[in-house]
Amino acid sequence: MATRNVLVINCGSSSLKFALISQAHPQPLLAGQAERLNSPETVLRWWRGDRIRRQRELPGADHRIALQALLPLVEEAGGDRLYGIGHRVVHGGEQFTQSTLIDAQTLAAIRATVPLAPLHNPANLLGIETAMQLFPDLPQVAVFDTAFHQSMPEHAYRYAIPERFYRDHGVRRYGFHGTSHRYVGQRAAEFSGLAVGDSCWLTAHLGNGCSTCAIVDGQSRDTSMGLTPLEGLAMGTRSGDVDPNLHGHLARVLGWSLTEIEHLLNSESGLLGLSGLSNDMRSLEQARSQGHRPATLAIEVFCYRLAKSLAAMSCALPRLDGVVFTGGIGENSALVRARSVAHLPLLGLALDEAANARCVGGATGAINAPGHPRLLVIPTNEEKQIAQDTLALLDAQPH
Ligand SMILES: Nc1ncnc2c1ncn2[C@@H]1O[C@H](COP(=O)(O)OP(=O)(O)O)[C@@H](O)[C@H]1O
Ligand SMILES: CC(=O)OP(=O)(O)O
Ligand SMILES: [Mg+2]
Repeated sequence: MATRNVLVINCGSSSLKFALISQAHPQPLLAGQAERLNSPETVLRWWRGDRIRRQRELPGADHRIALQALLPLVEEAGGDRLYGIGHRVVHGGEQFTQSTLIDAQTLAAIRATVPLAPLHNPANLLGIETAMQLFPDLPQVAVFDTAFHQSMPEHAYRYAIPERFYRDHGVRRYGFHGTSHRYVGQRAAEFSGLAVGDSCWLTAHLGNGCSTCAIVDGQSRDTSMGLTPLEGLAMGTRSGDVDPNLHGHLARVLGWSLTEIEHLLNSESGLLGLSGLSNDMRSLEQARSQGHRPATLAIEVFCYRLAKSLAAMSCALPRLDGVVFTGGIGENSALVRARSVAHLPLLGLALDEAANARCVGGATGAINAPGHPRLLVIPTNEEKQIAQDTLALLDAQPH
């Protein structure tokens, strides 16, 4: 069978990440991102199999211009064998329990979910519509962050508020980062010589957005994000859980509008808000090493909240086969792993410090002390999972 390549597109509010993935190669043929879209500083960065980074200024480019600028790169890297396009879609509501071929009905359903993910879904839609115009003959597939979590039991996904808000307005916990949790859960089982369908994991996806998940026999049973990607852990710029009365308190005491409060909690809080310095864990670790107290506190809050969330998620497991760290922070920060595991002796967790220090920069490995439950570092690869889903769906279509 001829090699089939899949273009993966992940449109964020201000960025467009992409990868050209071939069945025949372990590494992407092309990968990169356009950052700071719709600003004078827009820049397109990409690399091919040789890993040499290249970049091109694209001042003022929007998603469409960025996608157009990508076309020649994709063609050059193997776009002549393009089989389909896979899109990350953050919110799929209750309608999508798995990845789906995009047609008019799917598009309408994604559009109907915009009120539940105003920061993410409009950008995802823009990416799909632009790709449909630029590649009218190629099938397109939506891979939803929420789909993996549709297996949560009702006691995990319902909020303790009157039923009509769920029934009439879809107010429930959906969960996000499902593609990443699913991928690392499967990899954890493979790495440990266990069957995916008979293994129990706690996974921590720690990137700019952060969430934990309880996975039983390959299915999500609970996760820390909820109606929107604001619930749960402290994140780069998001507060995670706060007292729900904080909204009313800020409105009454400071006279703040909803827009101002949402901006505070989504964009000015988390690591950035606590440290007053940065949303980036690397910068905070450096500041901590120089004795910067707010940066030190931000890291402590991040780790304690992560540990609390993992302990809470353990309620969904019949047993624990291991804890998995992933995402930019999970894959690289030995400090965050050590500080959070230190809060969890009651789960029996203990680190091997040397293994923890070694497992950085994209390495896969076990970092637990001998005789203690597995602690694994597993690099996530949402693009690969999206490409696999796209290929599987397209192969299953009648030809
Ligand atoms: N070597 C490192 N040490 C500590 N944190 C790191 C390191 N490398 C990356 N990170 C952190 O990973 C986070 C970004 O994670 P990533 O998964 O790339 O984010 P995104 O959600 O945007 O894909 C940032 O906080 C960054 O500082
Ligand atoms: C859903 C979500 O939080 O996504 P990201 O981590 O890409 O912001
Ligand atoms: Mg990432």
